[in-house]
Amino acid sequence: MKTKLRVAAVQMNSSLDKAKNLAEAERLIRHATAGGAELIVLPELFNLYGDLRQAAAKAEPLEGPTAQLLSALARELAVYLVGGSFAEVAAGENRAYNTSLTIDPSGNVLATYRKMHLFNVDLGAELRVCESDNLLPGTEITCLETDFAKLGISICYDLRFPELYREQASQGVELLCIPAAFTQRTGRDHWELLVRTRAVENQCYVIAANQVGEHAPGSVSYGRSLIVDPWGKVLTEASGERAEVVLADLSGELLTDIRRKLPALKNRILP
Ligand SMILES: NC(=O)CC(=O)C(=O)O
Repeated sequence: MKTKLRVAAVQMNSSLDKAKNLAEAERLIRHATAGGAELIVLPELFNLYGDLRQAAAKAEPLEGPTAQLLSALARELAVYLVGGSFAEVAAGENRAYNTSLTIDPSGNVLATYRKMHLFNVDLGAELRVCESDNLLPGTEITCLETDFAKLGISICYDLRFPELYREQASQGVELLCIPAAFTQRTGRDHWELLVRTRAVENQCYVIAANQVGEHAPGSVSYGRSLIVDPWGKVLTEASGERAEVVLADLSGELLTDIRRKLPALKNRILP
């Protein structure tokens, strides 16, 4: 991993208005680069959030307007973008993939990840979600090399499945990028706990960019986007109130030092 790297988590309050969400994403990406970010992570379904039926109905192809905007911004600003996610058209299906593109500073797509674990939960009147009604699961684990670190991409509910991250760590990942729309109801008890746990158990940096606030009636996200170091220390945390950008400086030396002094990844016995 590169010695020093400034990264950003973009927290958004996306709505059902796609044009407005794209304009807001652009504003926040420009703000992050003005702060010196070299890698920027957006939240899950940043271009339209609050009603999965509408998101699926307005799904885009891989080279659609959302991807084109991300690519143009990455090129113009010369940054790496983990472009949150958007609903991607799936041929012959009325459901969509929940897809994250990672784009390099030349505007090229380096990786495409489709959310593997779909959030199907019933917590009674407080929270009922069945993503499978409108979304299709992906099947591929995604790790990629960049100039500065090896990245692992995942999305939101994936956070609850440690085997995914253990596989990414086994493939040499150093920085976990996690776009999310973690709910208010579950987030207050589980968000920080899960993000920090994934960092500690895999000795990785984590950038977890969340949605925040009310998106549509009954759809509320927890916010508190986090950047965590491989010791599990929170380097920066956003509020639970508003759209904002948080920045942190990552150190390749710290990651190497932690892995050398406490070689838990090497000390594994079970497969
Ligand atoms: N929204 C999600 O995909 C996941 C979530 O909110 C949770 O796991 O809790």
